Amino acid sequence: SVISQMRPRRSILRYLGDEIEPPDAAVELNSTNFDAVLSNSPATYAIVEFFAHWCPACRNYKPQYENVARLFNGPEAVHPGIILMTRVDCAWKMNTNLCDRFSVSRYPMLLWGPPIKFASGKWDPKQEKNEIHSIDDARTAERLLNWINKKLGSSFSLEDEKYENENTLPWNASDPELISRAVYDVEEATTKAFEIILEHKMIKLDTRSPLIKFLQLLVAHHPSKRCRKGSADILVNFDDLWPSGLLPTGPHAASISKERDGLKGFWICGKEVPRGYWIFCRGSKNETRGFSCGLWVLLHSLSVRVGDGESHSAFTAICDFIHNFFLCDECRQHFYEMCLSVSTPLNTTRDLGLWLWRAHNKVNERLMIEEKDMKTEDPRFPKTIWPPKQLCNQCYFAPSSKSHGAALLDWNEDEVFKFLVKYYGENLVSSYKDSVSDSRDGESIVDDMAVSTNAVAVPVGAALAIALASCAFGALACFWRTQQKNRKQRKNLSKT
Ligand SMILES: Cc1cc2nc3c(=O)[nH]c(=O)nc-3n(C[C@H](O)[C@H](O)[C@H](O)COP(=O)(O)OP(=O)(O)OC[C@H]3O[C@@H](n4cnc5c(N)ncnc54)[C@H](O)[C@@H]3O)c2cc1C
Repeated sequence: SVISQMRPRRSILRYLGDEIEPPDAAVELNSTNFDAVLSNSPATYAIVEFFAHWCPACRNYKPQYENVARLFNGPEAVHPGIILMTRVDCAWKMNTNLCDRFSVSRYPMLLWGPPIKFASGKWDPKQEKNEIHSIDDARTAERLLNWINKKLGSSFSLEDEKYENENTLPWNASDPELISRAVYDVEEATTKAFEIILEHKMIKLDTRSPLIKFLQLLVAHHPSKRCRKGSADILVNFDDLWPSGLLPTGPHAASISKERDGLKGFWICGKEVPRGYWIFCRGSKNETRGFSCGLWVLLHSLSVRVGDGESHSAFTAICDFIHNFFLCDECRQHFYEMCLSVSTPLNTTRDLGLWLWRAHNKVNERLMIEEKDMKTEDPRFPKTIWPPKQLCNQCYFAPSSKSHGAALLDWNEDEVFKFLVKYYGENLVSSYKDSVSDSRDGESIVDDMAVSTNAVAVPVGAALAIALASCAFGALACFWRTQQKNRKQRKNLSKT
């Protein structure tokens, strides 16, 4: 009861602003979330501090550790996506086995390594070959950061402020590694897009069908497995969440009931997303890049993943999604005009991939001038006709004197398409960590789709949506899987 009396006083003090404690930047983990958080992290490295809450030295060390963690963790991070800084309280009984797994012999004890190695691994000081290392000199924030700088060849400083030193960071547009981290931005953009749709109550009778079609495209071809699963989960429950009979029409959408206005436990790309920061799409100012960059990368990555037979329906799904759900008025109008100007069907993946690439370059071309005039460009990411030669030299035929605009450049479109397929296909997911442990219903949904014939078990609209998602986008895969499952069932039957 003494404790319960003290709590409110402390929170009042915090509330009054005398002692406002900022939230911890380091993420506290325990035995139940340790593996999932680390295996899902987009960061390249992780530090785990093992401590005990009763240990006075650990309490004194906390501000030092936090001083470094604020550089790398959370939405306000100065250098996000590089190091995930975490802590585990070994004094809690539930964490005993976890701390034993990492041979914790003193407090505080800091380990360094790739997040995935922590998630699946253990550490033993006697084991020679291990990608997890003990950080032996980290007694102050300066010393910990020195250790990190030596390890990474970096020059991070405790004085670094957000965006202040972006121009001095190494930046190499031809680095193929960069795109491999964009998959996390694609997850962020997908989640953000759906948050906006819900926030602005954009699901109405006339926008329902474009949304279902876009979700079908995501179920089959989103580059992130987490988002494929999350989209499938939403599709399966679409009729329950937004029954067509109860959806408002016209501009008075606000009358939609509060309960039905959220995803209620559905996470389109898993519980950890949105993370609150951008990696590939991070601008050098707060207001540049981010969501719209992530959305472009999502669209390109979808365009190279659809099969030839699906390309025109994917084109329509993309156009209708942008038209109905992208809240930037000018953007969606321009984009829709480009959609409407397509007079012959885009019959192949190549047609779709190249159309979207050309459309994006037309936007770049317009913005190159507009942003300069209005002084709204991101100085570190000026608009260019894309891809630049550093990224794809073979995309250009010969050195051309006609350098004013994409349409006039002498593109080798076969090479451009090859490049797009590699860049937004294989390269985009090359460092993706494929854990789906946070999906709502585990593994079952997508597997069930191909054989889901019981339309009574799911609402009719959702059953139709599932059938369309698995067959319209990925007809061959759907057919193959259905055959496989039927064959397996027949085999089992004949055995019994
Ligand atoms: C559908 C859509 C329409 C838009 N229309 C407008 C508009 O009309 N007016 C406006 O002010 N803003 C518009 N925007 C926003 C604008 O295009 C940029 O997204 C924003 O300015 C951020 O730019 P960025 O530097 O991050 O690069 P972005 O243009 O967002 O590009 C993201 C990444 O895609 C790659 N990329 C660039 N060009 C191409 C290409 N041709 N093909 C394939 N990949 C490429 C690059 O790696 C780049 O970093 C639109 C966005 C979208 C998604």
